[in-house]
Amino acid sequence: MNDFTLNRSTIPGVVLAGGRSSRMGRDKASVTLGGHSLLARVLDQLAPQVSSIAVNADAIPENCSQRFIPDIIPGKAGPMAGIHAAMAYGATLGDATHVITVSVDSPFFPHDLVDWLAAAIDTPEKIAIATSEGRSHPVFGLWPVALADDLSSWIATDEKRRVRDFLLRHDVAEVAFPLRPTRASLLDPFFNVNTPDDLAEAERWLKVLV
Ligand SMILES: Nc1nc2c(ncn2[C@@H]2O[C@H](COP(=O)(O)OP(=O)(O)OP(=O)(O)O)[C@@H](O)[C@H]2O)c(=O)[nH]1
Ligand SMILES: [Mg+2]
Repeated sequence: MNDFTLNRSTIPGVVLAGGRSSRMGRDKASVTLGGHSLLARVLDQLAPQVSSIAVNADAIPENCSQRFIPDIIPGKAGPMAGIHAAMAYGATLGDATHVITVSVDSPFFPHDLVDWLAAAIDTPEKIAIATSEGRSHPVFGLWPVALADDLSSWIATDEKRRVRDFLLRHDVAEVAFPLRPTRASLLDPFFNVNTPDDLAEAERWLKVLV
């Protein structure tokens, strides 16, 4: 039997806001939805769930007044580079075993994301990842900060750098989240805004949220 309990009061949060935003055509962090930037929305949603908050990208996003942590691995190496920066940041805090990452382009993620993921951690080495409708969303993960060096060597040697391939090497709990009721149909809370069309769809969801 495992006797490890994650200390829920010391979980730092990192918003992954790097990448190329090639499908959007401009930086997704500063794109506005209902008059607020995606970055501001995601920060508001995450702040009450974590002990401290930081924004990560390869370069500082526009109008970012939060603590900024840059990618340590250069060259827009993908989401795993952001997750690596988050782990390394968490490790510097001294009191955190795990760090939560969320994606800047998913403005409707659950208010109880961290509680649910934290409940699935029963060893210090375990990773917890969100899923919905049978699909995993590994950028929404609770990661052991002690894996920073392992992840850094994996990024240096793995050509494709797929999050899923990294997860195969570790002990992972997948946590299924329900769809969110709205005044229209059910919304996948991990709906992500990659394109201008997705942004228009997000505006429609915003109007029917309850
Ligand atoms: N720190 C960091 N985050 C990244 C990097 N690449 C992607 N991300 C983040 O990973 C998450 C998922 O990114 P995607 O939507 O798949 O890709 P994207 O690069 O933002 O956009 P596209 O160019 O349209 O694919 C988002 O939160 C991005 O901000 C990177 O090189 N560094
Ligand atoms: Mg995306």
